[in-house]
Amino acid sequence: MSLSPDVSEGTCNDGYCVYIEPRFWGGRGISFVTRPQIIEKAALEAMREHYQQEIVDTIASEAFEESQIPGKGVGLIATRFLPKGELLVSEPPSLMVHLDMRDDMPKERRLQMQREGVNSLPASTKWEALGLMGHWGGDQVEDILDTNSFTVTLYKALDHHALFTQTARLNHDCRPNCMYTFNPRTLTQNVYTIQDVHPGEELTISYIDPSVTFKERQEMIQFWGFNCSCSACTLPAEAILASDERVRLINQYTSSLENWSAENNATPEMAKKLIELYKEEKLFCIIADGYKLAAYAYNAVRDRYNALRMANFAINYGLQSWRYMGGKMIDALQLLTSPEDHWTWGQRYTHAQS
Ligand SMILES: C[S@@+](CC[C@H](N)C(=O)[O-])C[C@H]1O[C@@H](n2cnc3c(N)ncnc32)[C@H](O)[C@@H]1O
Repeated sequence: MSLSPDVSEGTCNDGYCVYIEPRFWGGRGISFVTRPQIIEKAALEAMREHYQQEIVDTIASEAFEESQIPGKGVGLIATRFLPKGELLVSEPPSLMVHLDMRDDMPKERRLQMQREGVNSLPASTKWEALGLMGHWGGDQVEDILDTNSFTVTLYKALDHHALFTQTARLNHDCRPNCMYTFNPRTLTQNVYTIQDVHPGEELTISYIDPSVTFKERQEMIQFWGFNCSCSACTLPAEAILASDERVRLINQYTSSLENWSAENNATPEMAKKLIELYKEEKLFCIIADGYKLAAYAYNAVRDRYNALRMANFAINYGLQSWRYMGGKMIDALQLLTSPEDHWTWGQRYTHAQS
């Protein structure tokens, strides 16, 4: 394979190789442990684009600082008022590791290649990565990956672990105030606030799908190996019951609003309640889904004005969320551009409404 002059190939085993580009992103460097064809098809172009580029410090570091958070280790605290939609971090991964390696090769060989990937990074990036928290013990690089990495799509759905050294310091909250998106074309992850954040508040993201009950969330978070001490999971028992009921209703209304069969009687009123529930539950990280359904529900009864309002909110919230990258965003934009041409127009319109 012809690599760019600065990408070097390290050890290869069982169809996977270590690749290092030390000049990527103004000298931060990047390492891959992946399949050769993925480097060729998905990563080389992004690496070339950022190869000689002078990268200004895109981390709005005056906006937050690291601090010890009781029961959670290090976390990030806002140092000034951060309005909804503020870009906090825009960073590339230091290390990307193909997930299939866990099945495709003996563990010790994989661990050795992962260590080679980190050790080949420029010194400051390497020490930044090795300074991250490890939660499980055992091999240091594997532990850091398992504690901090994001599962991202580089070539095919959810195919790599990616280690972002700034984003890794964000603790989990089931009702987070930040969201992130990963762009495989530019190899960057952006983190945005999804609600106004005041100085002294902790910045958080959700590591799990938060639209489930307290008990289900505890089970999911066990995958990450800790007991969640977030704002929603430390509420008094009665408040947790009330929250679970709101979550149950959100899921019930969502299924109903997503059902387009003739006998279904979902209404804009239901969509309005859905949005209220998202707000009461502080589920701003997924409220875009609610606004999209509300836009559909209004459009379905030819209430053009409210359909446009809701689609606008869906896009506004969706811009900060990986869930809205691609199809969902395009669909909401189509509705916003021309409600009458959208597939939902008049779908639930009856003569009684005329
Ligand atoms: C990606 S790291 C986050 C940054 C980390 N606190 C540090 O010191 O670098 C994930 C680890 O942080 C801790 N953590 C994150 N969110 C937490 C939460 N809601 N409750 C308790 N511990 C949490 C857990 O130890 C978890 O394994």
